[in-house]
Amino acid sequence: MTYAYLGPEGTFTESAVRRLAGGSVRDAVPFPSVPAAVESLVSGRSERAVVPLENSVSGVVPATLGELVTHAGRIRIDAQLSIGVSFDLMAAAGTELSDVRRVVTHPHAHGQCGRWVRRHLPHAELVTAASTAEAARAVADRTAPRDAAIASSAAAARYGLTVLASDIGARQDAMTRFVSLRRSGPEGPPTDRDRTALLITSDRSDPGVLTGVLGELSARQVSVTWIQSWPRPAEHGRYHFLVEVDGHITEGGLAEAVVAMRRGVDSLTLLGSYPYLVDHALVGERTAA
Ligand SMILES: O=C(O)C(=O)C[C@]1(C(=O)O)C=C[C@@H](O)C=C1
Repeated sequence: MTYAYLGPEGTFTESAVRRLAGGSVRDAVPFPSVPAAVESLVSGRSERAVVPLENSVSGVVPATLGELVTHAGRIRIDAQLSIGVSFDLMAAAGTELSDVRRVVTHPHAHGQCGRWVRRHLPHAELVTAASTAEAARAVADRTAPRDAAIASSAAAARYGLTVLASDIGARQDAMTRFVSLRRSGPEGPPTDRDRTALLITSDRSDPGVLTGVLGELSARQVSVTWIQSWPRPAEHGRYHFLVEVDGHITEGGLAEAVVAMRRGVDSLTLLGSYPYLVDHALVGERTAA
């Protein structure tokens, strides 16, 4: 199986690829952004794209939501994996904590480590990078003695940086959900832990369209696990809704609800029925061990 993922090597996304693929990664190719990884999938150069969807502290990853909306109908989620994330502060050998003037990382990692940085490096400039590993790579390349990156311990090892402080995130139980995407085609068979994602678009302005649609789910005992909205650029004030529910699309209650929901909206696109997997091992601790 060939995988495209948010790189470079050493991102949390790369850990997700390894865990999702087990031993079967033939080729895992890092890309500099979520859209670039998804483009590789859509154009047929990769069989899967693995990208972050949501962090339990910093929230949704907008780039991934945007790609799901843009490519709805062409791509499907084929697995979702939640993994524990743990962040270290790292710099070139010889840099002391008191030397650090700039802290570089992904916006979600800034969100999770902000309290620690404000307390220990209150005057540091905060610089964003496309991923945590990209921050580590940039700090290693520049060898600027006053720069530090926030990334996983795996990234510190990969880019030869020294860890100045470990596990600096606000919550030790922080988790990020990643999605594995494939091109559209028949859904895999049900497992005992499936979720289904639907994209709903409606131009009807009568009140209660969304409530009505969700009512079809609750009437059949289908639990909603996640709802997101995404603006429609050509229609100000109107939105797509991504609704994720428990269960597989072939299961009685959900299959019936979807038929009923279609009647109430202009378009309902299946974004996938997929196993939802949770791995509580902290990436940083695991790779350090
Ligand atoms: O930068 C990485 O290492 C990523 O895999 C991306 C990402 C994210 O998008 O939230 C994943 C987990 C962490 O919360 C920080 C960054």
